[in-house]
Amino acid sequence: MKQYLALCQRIIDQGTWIENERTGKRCLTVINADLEYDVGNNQFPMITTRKSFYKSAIAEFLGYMRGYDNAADFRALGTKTWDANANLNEAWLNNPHRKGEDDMGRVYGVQGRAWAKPDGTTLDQLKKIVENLKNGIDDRAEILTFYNPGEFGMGCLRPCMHTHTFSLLGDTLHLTSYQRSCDVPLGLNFNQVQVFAFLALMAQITGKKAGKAYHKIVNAHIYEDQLELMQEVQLKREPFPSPQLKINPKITSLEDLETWVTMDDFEVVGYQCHDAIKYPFSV
Ligand SMILES: Nc1nc(=O)c2c([nH]1)NC[C@@H]1CN(c3ccc(C(=O)N[C@@H](CCC(=O)O)C(=O)O)cc3)CN21
Ligand SMILES: O=c1ccn([C@H]2C[C@H](O)[C@@H](COP(=O)(O)O)O2)c(=O)[nH]1
Repeated sequence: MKQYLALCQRIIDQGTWIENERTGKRCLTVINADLEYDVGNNQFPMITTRKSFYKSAIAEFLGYMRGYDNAADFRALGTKTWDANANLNEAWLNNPHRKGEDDMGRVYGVQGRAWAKPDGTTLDQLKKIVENLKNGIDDRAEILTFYNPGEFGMGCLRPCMHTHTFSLLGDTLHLTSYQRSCDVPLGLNFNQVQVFAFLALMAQITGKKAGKAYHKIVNAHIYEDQLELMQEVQLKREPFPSPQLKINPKITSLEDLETWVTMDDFEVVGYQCHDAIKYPFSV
């Protein structure tokens, strides 16, 4: 939690104002942030200086692991995070590849589970990683990437947290996640939870011990209309100790994650937090 607040403070102290054409807003921006989460000791990085909503974050990531491409499927899992990007983004609404209401196009999970190969077949990146790790194999390229520049024009948004690399040291599994762009007040709350939960879930379904998750961010920003709330409200609060994430131990395979898992299989224990803060969301 301290590393999150330190990053917010660094953006305020050292950030540069950058115009963002897509949203029409200015962002106070720094380049390069390294965050680290202790998944092995279950130090769940849920933000405590405001009320956070971990279930939407996990639902969103589970949707990626399932290869979803439709905001309605995400809603059914328990998150509305894709509604705006699927249905309100002007450029996407006019894109001939959009298949209708709620379609997100070839983003995130589609690339992760069904990367289009030149021969017309698809490649399941996640399945290969799970199979290798289960068999104790780390080929030094256990990489899941959602970043497919050739298909950016076929999706509503380029992926932000775009690449996840797993590493096995003995029977301990580590994760390094890369993010190109980060809305620190809103998106990072979710992304921290997602990186942590992804490693915890992958360790559980491959029978490994969870180790550390390393979260590497390039462009970390606060939108101009979020700054006052961050500076005058959130940063004036004292953090509480980290809670713990409990995952149903009956989840033991990728198939379990694809078929019956719901948000009821996740629980947070010991979460103490300050009041909610409603940060503006930019589309
Ligand atoms: N500008 C922007 N920031 C983002 O963080 C972001 C995007 N766009 N577009 C794609 C996804 C969608 N994500 C989102 C979308 C909404 C919330 C949000 O509204 N969070 C609220 C309430 C969450 C809830 O009620 O479940 C929050 O207070 O955290 C967070 C992340 C992260 N991403
Ligand atoms: O997981 C996510 C997804 C999105 N974001 C934020 C980062 C930016 O503020 C916008 C995306 O805009 P781009 O112009 O494509 O960079 O969404 C996030 O923080 N986390």
